[in-house]
Amino acid sequence: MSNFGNQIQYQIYATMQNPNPDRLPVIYEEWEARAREVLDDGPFYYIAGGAGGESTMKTNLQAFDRRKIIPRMLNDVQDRDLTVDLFGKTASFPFMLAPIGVQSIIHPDGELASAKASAKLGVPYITSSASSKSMEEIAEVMGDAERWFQLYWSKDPDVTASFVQRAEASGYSAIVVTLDTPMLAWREQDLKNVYLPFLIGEGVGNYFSDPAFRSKLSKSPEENPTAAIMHWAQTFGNPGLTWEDLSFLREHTRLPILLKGILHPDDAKKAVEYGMDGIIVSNHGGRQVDGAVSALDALPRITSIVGNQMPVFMDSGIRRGADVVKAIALGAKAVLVGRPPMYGLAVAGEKGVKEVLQNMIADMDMTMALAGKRAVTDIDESMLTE
Ligand SMILES: Cc1cc2nc3c(=O)[nH]c(=O)nc-3n(C[C@H](O)[C@H](O)[C@H](O)COP(=O)(O)O)c2cc1C
Ligand SMILES: O=C(O)C(=O)c1ccccc1
Repeated sequence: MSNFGNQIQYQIYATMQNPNPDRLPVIYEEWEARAREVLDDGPFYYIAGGAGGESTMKTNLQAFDRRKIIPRMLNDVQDRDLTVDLFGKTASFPFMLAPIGVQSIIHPDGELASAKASAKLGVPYITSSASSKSMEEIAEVMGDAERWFQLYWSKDPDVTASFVQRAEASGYSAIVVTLDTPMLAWREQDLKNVYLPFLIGEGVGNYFSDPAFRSKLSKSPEENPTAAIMHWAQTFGNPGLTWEDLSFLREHTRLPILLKGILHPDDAKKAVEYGMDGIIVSNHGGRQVDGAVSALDALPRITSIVGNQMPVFMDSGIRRGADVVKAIALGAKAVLVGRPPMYGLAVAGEKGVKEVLQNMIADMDMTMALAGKRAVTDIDESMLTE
């Protein structure tokens, strides 16, 4: 039981007598604006941009805005409980860091900074297949803090199997298979800027360190990086995958498997039928199918079909505490946050990620309390207008 929000708020106001001229932002839009100042066009728009005309990216935010909370009074919200159960373990908050690749383009410390910040706060971290550091290096800085591994299912089954085994060996406790990115979408900003980080050897840390990947090259990535990158580009995505292929993963890991990028209720039903352990309702932050439904609008239909057969998580458009409350009210067990901590990373490295997350949790805790709920597990659809 805690008062996380009040404590953070108090700490901030307590600096009133002693203002810090280098204070970090509090407002999401200000973090984004500060990130814009420190990053070049290529990296900034790689993070901030979406697919096509960015209609889905905008819809993600509008869907949150459309739904309104109806606060309840006199419910004793003094001591609150933000914990949630994640596959039998208790997480302190209903938050996770969304898998984000190529963080070296955001800050020189890359994933090591964001993973450390998450570990210190007790927010589970999801390491991307496309991270700039290897999954083992990231695991090492996290100690025994909770971490999951996000799999981009390679065209080369040996690499896929090797990734999953390495994740298991280095202490990751779930596999998140991202299904919405068998290829990168038409991203107008990146095409305009002629910017693709992989082609300059960023975001390939897991591949270049992988024995199965290396065994397919005639020269090592150190001797011939260009050939290694070409091989990566040819094998990274796997548009030929079908539901039947999921059994391959099951044979190679005992960890829970979650499918990320589910938007249709029938696909959620299939995830249950094919024995998956969870799903993440997501449109990849509006970065894949421009014109796709917002993740929040897709969520209630999915949670009503899935019921309690598996946990349903969501991401795409979480910017503030109220967004988290709304997603949980529509049936999400917890949410993943993508861009907000990455702007924190750009502005202030590990400290920035920690600040963004901590403020978002505080905001969420206080919104929950002020709306009349004492525990995350008490949040339900009756809190919302539609
Ligand atoms: C720069 C960037 C890189 C990303 N890389 C990955 C990735 O490697 N794997 C993945 O599953 N999702 C990736 N995503 C998608 C996020 O996991 C998440 O779905 C999305 O950012 C959520 O939307 P939000 O940014 O609005 O919170 C990436 C997103 C961004 C912004
Ligand atoms: O940019 C992305 O959204 C993404 O998912 C990705 C895909 C491949 C490598 C790195 C990130």
